Amino acid sequence: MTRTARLIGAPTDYGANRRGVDMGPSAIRYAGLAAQLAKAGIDVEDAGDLNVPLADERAQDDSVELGDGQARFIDEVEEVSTLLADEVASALRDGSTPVALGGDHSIAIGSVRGSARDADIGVVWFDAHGDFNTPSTSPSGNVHGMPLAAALGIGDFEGVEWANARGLNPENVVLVGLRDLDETEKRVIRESDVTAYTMSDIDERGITPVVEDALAVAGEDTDGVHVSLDLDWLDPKEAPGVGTPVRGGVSYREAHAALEMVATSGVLRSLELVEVNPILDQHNETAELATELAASALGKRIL
Ligand SMILES: NC(=[NH2+])NCCC[C@H](N)C(=O)O
Ligand SMILES: [Mn+2]
Ligand SMILES: [Mn+2]
Repeated sequence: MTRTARLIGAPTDYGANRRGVDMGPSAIRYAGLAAQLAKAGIDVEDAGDLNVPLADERAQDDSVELGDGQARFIDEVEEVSTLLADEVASALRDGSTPVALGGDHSIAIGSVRGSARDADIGVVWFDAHGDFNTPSTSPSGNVHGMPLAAALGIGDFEGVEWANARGLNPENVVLVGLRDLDETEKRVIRESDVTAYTMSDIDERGITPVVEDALAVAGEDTDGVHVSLDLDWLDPKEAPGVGTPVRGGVSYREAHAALEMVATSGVLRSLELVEVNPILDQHNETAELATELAASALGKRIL
C-alpha cells in the first residue's frame, strides 16, 4: 500500500528567541517537499498551515526573566500545540502519515500529543539538544528547550493536560545525537527513564547500530514511533539555517542513513521537521536538506 503523507504547517516561533523560524513551513514547501515525496512514490496531501495566534507583545515576552521558572509565550504555545494535536490525530484517523513542518521545536508538544491520542507510541528525537528543560530548570525560558519534558509530564509539566501525551511511556523515548545539554537538564534526563545517545555514542559505535537500537527501544510494544527531526541535529556546515547551531553534528550521509533506517524499520507513525530558520539559512539549503531527509524517512530509495 502506498503511504499518504499529510503536510501540516506550524508557522510559529513562540518557543524560540530567534524570529524567522516561523517561516520554516514556507521554506520547506518552497524547497519542493511535495514534489520530492511524490517522486519517491508517496501520495501527498497538504493541510495548509495552522492558524497561529498573534501575540499581544510580538517583539518579546518581557514578563519572563531569565531563569525565573517561567516560560515565554506559554499561552501561545498552548494554542498552537492544541491545534496541531488535533490535526495530527485526524490525519492518523484518516490513514495518513502526519508530517508537521515547524516552526520551532515547541510544536512537538502538539505533534506528540496528537500522535499519542489513540495509541501507545514511542519517540525518536534527533537533536543536538535534549529539549528536556522545564520552566524551573530552563536557563532561557524558551519552550523549544522543553517539549520532551512537557510531553512526559515531568516537573512543572506534571498534570498539565494540554501538554502531556497520555500514550507515551518514557521507556519508549530515545534521544539521538546529543551534544549540548544544560547542567540541570542533564540531571532531569538521568533521573528519567528515557534512553539518550550522545554524539560520543555515534563516534564510538557508528550511526547504524545506534539508530537501530533507538528504533528498537522506541518501537517496543508500541503502535508506532513519532520521529522528531530538529535540523540542528546535523552539523552546522550542512544545516546553517537553524537558531541554535552546535558544532560537531552528524554529517549529510549519517543523517540519510538514519532516516532511511526509519523507513526500513516500518514503525514510523508521524514525522516532524523543526527549527528551519530561512533568515539564517544560505540559499534555502537547510530547508532542502529537511525535504530530502523527509523523503528518506518516508521511504525514498536510490534504486
Ligand atoms: N529545540 C531547540 N533548538 N532547543 C534548544 C534549547 C537550548 C537550551 N537548552 C534551552 O533550553 O534554552
Ligand atoms: Mn536542537
Ligand atoms: Mn530541539
